Amino acid sequence: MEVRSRAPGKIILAGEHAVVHGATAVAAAIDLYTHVLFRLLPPPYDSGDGLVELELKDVDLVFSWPLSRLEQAFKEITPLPSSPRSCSQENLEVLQMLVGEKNIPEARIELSSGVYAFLHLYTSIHGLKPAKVVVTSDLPLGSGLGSSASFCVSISAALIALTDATAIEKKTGWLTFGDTELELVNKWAFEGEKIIHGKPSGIDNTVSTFGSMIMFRSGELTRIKSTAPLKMLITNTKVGRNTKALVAGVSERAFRHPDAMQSVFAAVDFISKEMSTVIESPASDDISVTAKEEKIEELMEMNQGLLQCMGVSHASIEAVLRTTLKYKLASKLTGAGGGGCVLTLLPTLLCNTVAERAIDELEAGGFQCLKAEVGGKGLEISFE
Ligand SMILES: Nc1ncnc2c1ncn2[C@@H]1O[C@H](COP(=O)(O)OP(=O)(O)OP(=O)(O)O)[C@@H](O)[C@H]1O
Ligand SMILES: C[C@@](O)(CCO)CC(=O)[O-]
Ligand SMILES: [Mg+2]
Repeated sequence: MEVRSRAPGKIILAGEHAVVHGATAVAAAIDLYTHVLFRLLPPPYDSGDGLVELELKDVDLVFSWPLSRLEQAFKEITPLPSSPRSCSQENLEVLQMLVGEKNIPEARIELSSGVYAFLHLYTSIHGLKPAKVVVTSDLPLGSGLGSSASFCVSISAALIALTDATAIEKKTGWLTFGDTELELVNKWAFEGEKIIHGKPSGIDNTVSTFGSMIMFRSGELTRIKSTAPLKMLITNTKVGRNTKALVAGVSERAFRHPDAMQSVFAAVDFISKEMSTVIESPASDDISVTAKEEKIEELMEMNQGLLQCMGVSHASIEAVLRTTLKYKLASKLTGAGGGGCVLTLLPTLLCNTVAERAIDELEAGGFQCLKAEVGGKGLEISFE
């Protein structure tokens, strides 16, 4: 039995970090995906041991665990695909031991948390069955484009697709789950994100699961629809960072300065709400489209200023902002910051040569520019 899944990455147009503290944020899926191939293998014929194998193609690593090792390490494994559950502290310690035995080089140790998330999802959904899972991604890892969420969503979806918890008709081509299955996948993916991020808001896994553009607050999503296409340039500073550490840093700052930081989060809440109103406002001609884009640009700049207040900007992000500003383009970091990716709005009437000159200058500075379609598809699966 075999299934494939793909789940998109995302950009956050407004509200990252503040959303962890209850503010509204606006996010959209992008057309860069994490792909998973999941094959359930038949149980071994003899009394020999089967394996669970995980191949992470992007980082050129393959892990495998004999089922007997997993059975011995966990006190109890009761697969319950329909009941998403958190990883207990006790099981997290077991995961740390199992992954620790694989001797991941120190320089790549941040990959461990993704492997913990995989093992938690696998054993909770399928228990002890031999299987092979292969993961590849179009997304740069750990760069603010939601690689961890699309990893968790695509893995959860592939695992769920081969259980009785779904009643999907196995037609040809890429298929979408029904709402009940999407909700279930989203909940499992959130449990995976908790292992990778510590304290996620759930926005990244939600937009990766459901796609499109969403306004998100305290676990609730509202779909929004742009009345004019939004063209965004994504610049990867290539400065590595870790979302868990950045989220924890903002919480520590909020603990030290509760009143000031609550005001910052409240200001972001207004920015995100206004951003979604502007995105949905009618724009039928060049004048109204330009007015709308100017408002979005101003809101992006205001949000960037508040992200600086939260302490999550970075010299590399500031360098991208200075370059794009030379071309009168507005930018903000996207995702957790601290390096990673920067978003720049490319206005509809911007002449191509200006955009090209800005991209050339960014790339000459060692940054990597990506163009992505915004607000597209969410999770899909295929049985072919
Ligand atoms: N394709 C993949 N292969 C292996 N591990 C992955 C993959 N995608 C994500 N991960 C895991 O997710 C981690 C990166 O997650 P992190 O939350 O720090 O960054 P991000 O999700 O790309 O950015 P953001 O959370 O700001 O959107 C990696 O270190 C790894 O553990
Ligand atoms: C930084 C953050 O707000 C977004 C990361 O893409 C964290 C989260 O919401 O889980
Ligand atoms: Mg992440």
